[in-house]
Amino acid sequence: MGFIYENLVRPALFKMEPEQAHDRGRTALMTMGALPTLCNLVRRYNQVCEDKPVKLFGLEFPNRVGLAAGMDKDGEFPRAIEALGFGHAEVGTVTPEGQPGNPRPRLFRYPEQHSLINRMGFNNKGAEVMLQALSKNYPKGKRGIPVGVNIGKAKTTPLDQAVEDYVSSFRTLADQADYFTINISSPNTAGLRDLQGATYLRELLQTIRHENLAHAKKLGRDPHPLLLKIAPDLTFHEIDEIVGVLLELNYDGIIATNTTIQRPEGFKSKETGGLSGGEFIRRHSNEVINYIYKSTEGKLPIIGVGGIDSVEAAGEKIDAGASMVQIYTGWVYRGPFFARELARALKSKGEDWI
Ligand SMILES: Cc1cc2nc3c(=O)[nH]c(=O)nc-3n(C[C@H](O)[C@H](O)[C@H](O)COP(=O)(O)O)c2cc1C
Repeated sequence: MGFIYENLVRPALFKMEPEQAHDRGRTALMTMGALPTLCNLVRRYNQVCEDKPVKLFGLEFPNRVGLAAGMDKDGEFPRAIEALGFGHAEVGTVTPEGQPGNPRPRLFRYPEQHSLINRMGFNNKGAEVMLQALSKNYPKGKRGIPVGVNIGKAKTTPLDQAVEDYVSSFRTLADQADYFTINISSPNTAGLRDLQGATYLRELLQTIRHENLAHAKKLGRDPHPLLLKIAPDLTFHEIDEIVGVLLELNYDGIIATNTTIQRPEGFKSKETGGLSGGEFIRRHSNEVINYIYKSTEGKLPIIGVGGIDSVEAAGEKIDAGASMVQIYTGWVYRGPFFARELARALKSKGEDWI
């Protein structure tokens, strides 16, 4: 199957302008996701369940491979993602209201490095639309895999009001999210990464935590697991500060990492945005994962993401200290059955890592 994708489907897709090809892929996934019978059939072939579900932050995941945020920005096709063998889907980044993102072109591919650069800028239809999509197509309580909702700040919201955006999306989507990811690490929304600095971070994370606890109390339920997604471009000192706040506020985990604004030596393209996929980001995200794992003595669960384009690369993330992994760019290059391949491989090696 991978052979057919890499030799027939991918060349045809890669003849198209990158975002157009992305849109085609998304349309196919949406179409599939809207057909539960088809999804059930496809799932029978692809589903990978570990002998015991992976238990992390109070949730159960059938396997260790998730879809990273940014592919399903509006929560339109998590059922298709489940059918293709993923163990969880992270949807978003979503903002309270819809926004168009940056002008096109804003997605660029570098096949030799298995990389992409994007400066999408959180194009999405808004939290209310995501709520409708999830409630209708893949409602909580009737899911085969957990769905995480990744929330961010709108382009026009000033930094000192950013917290209101996060709280607003949290409120709108609380009934449909299995966990929330606070995204303060995308490089394409001006100022967003400043939220990683101590000045804003504590207040932001504290406010969301209070909201989460109050919401849970009101409904008599457990609070949602809360995760923070960080950039690979932080210094170890900055990581220490962030991790300190997460531990202090009892956050459930960290997603490391988002795309990088750095470039490998000799990289020819001058396009701005976040680089994903390939060896360069893989190395950076592995360093971040390993640093967090060691400095917290494994106390903070880590989802490892960045540059996974092979079974070995996924294994490196687990060896570095991640409990689960997510993929995006590797999936674009390796095709729809790549998640299944990784999940199977991690399952078969699993015993060593538990
Ligand atoms: C086109 C594109 C859009 C993305 N959009 C988002 C996003 O909206 N929110 C987010 O947290 N990460 C986003 N990401 C980052 C990915 O989730 C992931 O962290 C990053 O690409 C590194 O993983 P990879 O090398 O497997 O792609 C995006 C990545 C790409 C390539």
